[in-house]
Amino acid sequence: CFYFLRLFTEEERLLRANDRAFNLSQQYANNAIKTSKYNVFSFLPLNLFEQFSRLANAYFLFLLVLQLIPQISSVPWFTTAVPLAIVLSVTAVKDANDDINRHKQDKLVNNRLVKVLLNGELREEKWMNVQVGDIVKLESNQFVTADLLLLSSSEPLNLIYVETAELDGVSAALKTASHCCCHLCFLGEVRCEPPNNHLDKFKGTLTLDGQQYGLDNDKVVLRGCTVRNTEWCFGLVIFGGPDTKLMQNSGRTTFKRTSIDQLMNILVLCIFGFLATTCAIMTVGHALWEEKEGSAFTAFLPRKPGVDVPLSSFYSFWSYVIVLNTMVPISLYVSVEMIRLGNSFFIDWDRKMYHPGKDTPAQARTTTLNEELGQIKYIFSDKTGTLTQNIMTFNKCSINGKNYGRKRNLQKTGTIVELDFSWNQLADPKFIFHDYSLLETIKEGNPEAQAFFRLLALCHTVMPEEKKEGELNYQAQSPDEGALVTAARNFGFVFRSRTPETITLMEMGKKVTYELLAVLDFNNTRKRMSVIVRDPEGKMTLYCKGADTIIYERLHPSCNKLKDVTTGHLNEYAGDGLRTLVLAYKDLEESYMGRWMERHHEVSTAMEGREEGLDELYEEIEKDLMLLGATAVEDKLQDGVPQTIEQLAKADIKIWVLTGDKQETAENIGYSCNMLREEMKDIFIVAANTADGVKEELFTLLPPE
Ligand SMILES: Nc1ncnc2c1ncn2[C@@H]1O[C@H](COP(=O)(O)OP(=O)(O)OP(=O)(O)O)[C@@H](O)[C@H]1O
Ligand SMILES: [Mg+2]
Repeated sequence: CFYFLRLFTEEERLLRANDRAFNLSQQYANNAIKTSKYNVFSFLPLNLFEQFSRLANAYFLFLLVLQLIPQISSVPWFTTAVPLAIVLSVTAVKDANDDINRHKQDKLVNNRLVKVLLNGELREEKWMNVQVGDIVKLESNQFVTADLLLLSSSEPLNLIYVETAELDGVSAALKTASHCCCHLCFLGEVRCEPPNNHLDKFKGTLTLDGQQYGLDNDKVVLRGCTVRNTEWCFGLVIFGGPDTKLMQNSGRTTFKRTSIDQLMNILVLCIFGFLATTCAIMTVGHALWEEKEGSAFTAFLPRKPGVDVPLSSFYSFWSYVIVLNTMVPISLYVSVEMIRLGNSFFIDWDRKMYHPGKDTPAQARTTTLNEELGQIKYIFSDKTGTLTQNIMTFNKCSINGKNYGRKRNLQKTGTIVELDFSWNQLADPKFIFHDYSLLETIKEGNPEAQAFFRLLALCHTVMPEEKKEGELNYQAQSPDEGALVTAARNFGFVFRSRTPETITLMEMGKKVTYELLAVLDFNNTRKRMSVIVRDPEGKMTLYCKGADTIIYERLHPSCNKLKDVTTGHLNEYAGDGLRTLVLAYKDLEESYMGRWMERHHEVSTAMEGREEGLDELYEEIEKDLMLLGATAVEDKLQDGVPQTIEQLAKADIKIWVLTGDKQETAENIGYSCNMLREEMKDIFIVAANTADGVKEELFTLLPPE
């Protein structure tokens, strides 16, 4: 109780690294978690209470009590007690089994080991003994113990790769450790927000040697992530166990009532009503009969002393309740449970729901799954990674008005020949492309084609990994970018390494290091990303890639002709259901850039209005761009998607798919996966950007009733 009180009153969290005494005095939750509902002692009372909250069980308990009163009991008590006991114990066994599994799971997690820095030395500790304010060491492929503030890592620039699939479905993210923590026995003090469930927000400050440093979401890793490709890293525990964002999001497992449950409850209530009415009629009959005829019986069936007509009618009402109890079907609930259990086994056994690739069968975690599935009217789905495989391949491109990527490399035999990239030692052997003319254009030294691939090699957030000389591996947060950077790599513009200030490329075998002046990052409102770089000759360029609609608005008027040609190509790509991006660049002047960088620095260190300020600055520099071309990336549909959607459509389930793709691409994918069909003539577009606007547009499109 004390703990919960704290939770509600905690307004700010204050903790000190390496100071257990202080942190313990703050009474923060430690890192043990508990998802189980019962323990040995609480099982019986809690479970019985839960079971008797069900109407039917409560009714039979009431009946049992009635049967124990000798005056009204018309049948022996065990006729109700035995079935009730059976029903209760079957359910109790099932609940106990579920809870034992949860206990096992909790124990497994709580007993995982992690290295903790205690009194200056590393010691293995169980997860549950980790406290807020401890410093832990994580290694590659380890689960993140708690919500941690990253302090340092083995990788250059203190970078850490984490896989966040369990939290948000995104496969990989990149985090940076705070640069200020050079030794681990430091006594920093962290002040931050209280526990909450926002996965993408974190705000706090670190005070170290009298200096304050701002902390944000980039510097924390959350429980539920996995460390990848990072030999080791150290983190300071900020939230533990129930306070972690993962647990704050999971909420209590609530008992879900399906509509069949509700229907059954209504039916049972009706039966009760009927029962009460019947008993009332019988009671009235009894009273009349006793009044008239009863006196005749008193000779050989004498009334007990003190029992007159009203009292005996009252008794007989309850006796009838007992006699007629079979009207309320106790087995109704049991048989429904049995059917549900059977149905859930059918789901588990369904061969059509088995995925041989990953050896995963369907698994019904709750017995009510089948009836819940039967009530689905709408499905909301993500496109990339759900309908499609999220495996992107660079398919086509348009450079300076020329279209590359068609499979026209036909030899006499009629087979399509793949390009040979063996001249490029750093090429990715898995990359496949068919159009020979693109390679020729590049080798001829065509400046646009070179700029095109230079852009792809520079403008992204991919991290390279070179464990052995020449064996490059890319870590991409977005698979689109991975595909584009790999394409540039194979066509001779190899992205080799990056530091916060530089990017190094191998351009046609020559090492070139660009100074990275600014990264104008991507987000889904900007729909574009840019980098500003200075090449070894000192020339400054902004490279920008993004959605066609967005880039087109920001092009220099001199590109109009090229724009028309490129639009043609873009339409062709979108017609094939390919994901497109438009690429553009702009040369920058030294004097202008100097001023811009100053303002950029000012805005990005400001405490308030940072985002608006940056948006404005970005908007100002990302204009009058020169068009370079467009890329088309293919993301194939997953197996069986069209068939599944067709079946769902037959069941009259409405499907919504979310995507950020270009409209034509999205429509085409809609057709190829049977979401949209030829007979659907009235496809309409809702273009509003606000909730009210969308509502209004939808209402105008509704057919009149
Ligand atoms: N890394 C990137 N750099 C520049 N522009 C991008 C990048 N990723 C996407 N875009 C552009 O921004 C638009 C919106 O992308 P966003 O990632 O928000 O969509 P999404 O919701 O992820 O959709 P989907 O699930 O289909 O990928 C895309 O159509 C694309 O044109
Ligand atoms: Mg995306």
